[in-house]
Amino acid sequence: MSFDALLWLSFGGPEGPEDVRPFLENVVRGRGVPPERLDEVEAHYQHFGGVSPINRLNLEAIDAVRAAGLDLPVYFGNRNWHPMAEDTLGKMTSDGVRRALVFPTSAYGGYSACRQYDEDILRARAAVGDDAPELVKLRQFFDHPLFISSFADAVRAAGAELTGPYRVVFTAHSVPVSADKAAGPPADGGHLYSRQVAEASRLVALELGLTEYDVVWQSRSGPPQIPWLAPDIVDHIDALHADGVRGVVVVPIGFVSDHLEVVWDLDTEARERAGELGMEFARAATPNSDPRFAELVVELVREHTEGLEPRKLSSFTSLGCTTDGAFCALLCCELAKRPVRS
Ligand SMILES: CC1=C(CCC(=O)O)c2cc3nc(cc4[nH]c(cc5[nH]c(cc1n2)c(C)c5CCC(=O)O)c(CCC(=O)O)c4C)C(CCC(=O)O)=C3C
Ligand SMILES: [Fe+2]
Repeated sequence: MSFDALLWLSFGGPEGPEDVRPFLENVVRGRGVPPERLDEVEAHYQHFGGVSPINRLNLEAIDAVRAAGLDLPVYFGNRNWHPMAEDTLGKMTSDGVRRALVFPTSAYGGYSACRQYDEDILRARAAVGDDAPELVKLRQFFDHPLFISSFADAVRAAGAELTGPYRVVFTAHSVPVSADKAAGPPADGGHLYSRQVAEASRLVALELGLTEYDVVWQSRSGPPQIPWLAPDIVDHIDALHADGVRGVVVVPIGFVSDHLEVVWDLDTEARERAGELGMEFARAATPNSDPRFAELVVELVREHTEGLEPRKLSSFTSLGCTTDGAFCALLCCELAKRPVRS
């Protein structure tokens, strides 16, 4: 069966100082994030004039995908900020789209990185009603050779900025330990998100011939008493320094673009900590700005429409390909009871 369009589905980010609070309220609705944490994160956004680079970066990536020869019209919609996925889907419907592929801007499984994009699809289709197009989401791509080689080259380039030896440290967005445990089909033993992050990091390290590297976490949210994946990147820089390491290359393997969690948590906080300790610091670029990322998207589309063999560097399953927001497998990435705030 053929498709009429591609929906580029992302997180969204504020475009000015007044957008920041309502954007954050959208992100954390019903998730038990304490107001103190929200104030802190609001300050990070306001530090950059209330503008996240994420929307601009998505539009640039979409232009690159068009230039790479995708023969479908591309639409852009977000979970948390304008253009909202439901508004975009309304436009697609009135343009006559009946069946669309969806590219989610996340390479991994897990609730936040995969299942929540299915929930966005469910919400958008419900908002549009009976005429909503069928939406088929593309698979997870954490071990795609174009994703891995893009990061490997970015690590080489970042390393070349430093004068001495350095440690390579991969980082991804932390999630609650309970969410990671629930990631993937229950029969597979859970922890799909952290296992895929570890695997992508291993594949990049392998391409670089590295024997030593670390995988750590960043951007922890939620109440302090709830355990999240650790160690945090900033604490880890302290630990490396105590071990005598004098240079670090930080690799945001968990993200596809240099959005605010990268430019604040890594380029600002982690870099500052390394500076205080007298360590050399460089941060590897994310794939968004690399032409291989556009190629990757075009390839995922062709893989699906032409039934090509998936290109994968690991034997891990790549789930996430769903129709109309269905679960990948029974209870895949279903969160245990979450603390709910009204
Ligand atoms: C796994 C994961 C990814 C990677 C997968 C993917 O890329 O989709 C990701 C991406 C992103 N996270 C982002 C921003 C935020 N995430 C938050 C909060 C949270 N993230 C979580 C997880 C993830 N998040 C979780 C478990 C929470 C707790 C609340 C909840 O359970 O939902 C909050 C609330 C404030 C706070 O940090 O407490 C903000 C502002 C931005 C946009 C940056 C920009 O604006 O440029 C992006 C791309
Ligand atoms: Fe997040």
